[in-house]
Amino acid sequence: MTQNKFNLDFESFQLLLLEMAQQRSVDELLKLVTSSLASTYNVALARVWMITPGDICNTCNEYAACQDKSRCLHLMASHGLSIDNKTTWNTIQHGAFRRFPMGVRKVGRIASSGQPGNISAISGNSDWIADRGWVKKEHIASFVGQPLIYKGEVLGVLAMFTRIALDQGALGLMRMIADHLAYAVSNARAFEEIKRLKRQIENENAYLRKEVNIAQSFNGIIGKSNALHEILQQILLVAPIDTSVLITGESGTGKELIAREIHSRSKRAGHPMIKINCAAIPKNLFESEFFGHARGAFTGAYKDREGFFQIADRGTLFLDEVGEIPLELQGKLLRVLQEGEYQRVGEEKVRKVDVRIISATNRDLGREVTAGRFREDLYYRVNVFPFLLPPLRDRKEDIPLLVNHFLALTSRRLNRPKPHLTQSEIESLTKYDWPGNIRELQNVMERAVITSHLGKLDSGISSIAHLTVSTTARGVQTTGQIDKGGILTDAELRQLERENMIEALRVCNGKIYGPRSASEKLGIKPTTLISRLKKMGITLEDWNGSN
Ligand SMILES: Nc1ncnc2c1ncn2[C@@H]1O[C@H](COP(=O)(O)OP(=O)(O)OP(=O)(O)O)[C@@H](O)[C@H]1O
Repeated sequence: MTQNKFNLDFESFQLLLLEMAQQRSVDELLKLVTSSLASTYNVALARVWMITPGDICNTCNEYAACQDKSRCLHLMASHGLSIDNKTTWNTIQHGAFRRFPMGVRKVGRIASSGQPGNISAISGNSDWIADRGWVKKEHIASFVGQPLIYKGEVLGVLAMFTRIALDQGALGLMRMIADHLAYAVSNARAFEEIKRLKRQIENENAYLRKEVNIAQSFNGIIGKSNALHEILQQILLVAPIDTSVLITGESGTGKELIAREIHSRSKRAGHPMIKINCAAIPKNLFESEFFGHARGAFTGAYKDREGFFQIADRGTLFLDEVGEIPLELQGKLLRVLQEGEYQRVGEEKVRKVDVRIISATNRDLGREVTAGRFREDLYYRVNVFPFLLPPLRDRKEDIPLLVNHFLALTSRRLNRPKPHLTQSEIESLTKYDWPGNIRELQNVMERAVITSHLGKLDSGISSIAHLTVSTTARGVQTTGQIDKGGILTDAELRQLERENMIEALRVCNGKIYGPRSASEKLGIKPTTLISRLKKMGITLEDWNGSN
């Protein structure tokens, strides 16, 4: 083997090109090239600089010389060994030459011109040498620098210092390596980009899957607003733990719906959730309703009676309008919540109970405490985990979804075609402030389905549009002033539902379960149909008779 030649034999050269083609990481690729060249006999140092945005301009040695701070040459790979075998030059982190401005010094000039820079007799070209001491000490005889060009664009510079003078053959080899390297770099970059996009898509998919899962698993709770999304997340958080929950929100914002969702996701789901409307209980009956009474405890107490607490044992008690509980009872309620014990009215015996409390209020319960109408200790007890449901006017992006949901739901229930709303109707509905919140929207959509059947579609909807305009014009909130045109009374609505069910039974010949049954036609569960038939007092004669 000749020692005065650049000794990259054909086999090693071929192997290097093959390995380069297989690399999918730019870093690994550049390391492969510089380490292979540096391990070749007579090569002192091999380096690659790539053009990327300027990063360390403030501390860069070449700051003053740099014209274009938006980009420069970054040292990306370096391999070399000193002549005494004691020092390697494999780091890219430090050193005076880790950045070159475009057009500055030999590496910068190669990059800006796109032309190779070969100095085979280095001593006669002293202006090309930055560190003469190093060149002398390391017996450097030649420098070769090749631009890395891909599709006409200079990507960087491959350079090599050798301890022998380079001949044309060696320069030709370097040219081929550089060309091949430029292609391999662009391939590796494409692979890295694909990998990055794949990772990004995977992350996005994981995120969307999570969102879809949440949306699907909350299929009765409609909406896409951030506010609702946060509430759904909180439900997931609080449902499995047994803490008391206080849901605050205006009437019709979905407090009961949220309470039911929390219960159904809790470990108590196999037991009942008992809803108590505290506003509907006469003051003198609270205690007996809550805790039950013994026979003879008061006039009219003809037999023992269990209270809501007992019925809800191991389940959940939903205290709707919790602020309405009289002060006298609040202390007793606190005792059950703290100790899990209570007594029936007119009975000494202390009973144990295990109940989770979910309360709801449309008042500011904190203010009720300040006003002395609600016990502070009870407040803290029921308000361990607060939910604040925003009114519908503060989450308007949910309105179109809710409109669509209730139209579909009611059309299915009444077996009517789903009315189509125009864009401007949907816009009007979205502009409207919905003082009655989701319940009001639900009612208006039910009416829209019915009036559409009566050939008077959109009378309810247009009145909302009208209402929106008049509300805005007057700058005040108008509640429930929808005109009567096309709107059914509650009794008319029930009658229509009744007729619809009878019609479904008649068409299906009284079949309630399975394919082509009335429940299938109505889009409800057979058990729901049976309970509605019972509730409405619909019998066999009704649908037979109407035949
Ligand atoms: N996000 C929602 N998606 C679908 N339906 C909803 C949603 N929120 C509420 N609803 C429906 O709106 C109606 C009113 O909701 P709910 O009874 O839970 O309100 P509330 O705040 O408890 O009212 P109130 O304070 O008057 O008792 C119900 O029929 C409920 O199913």
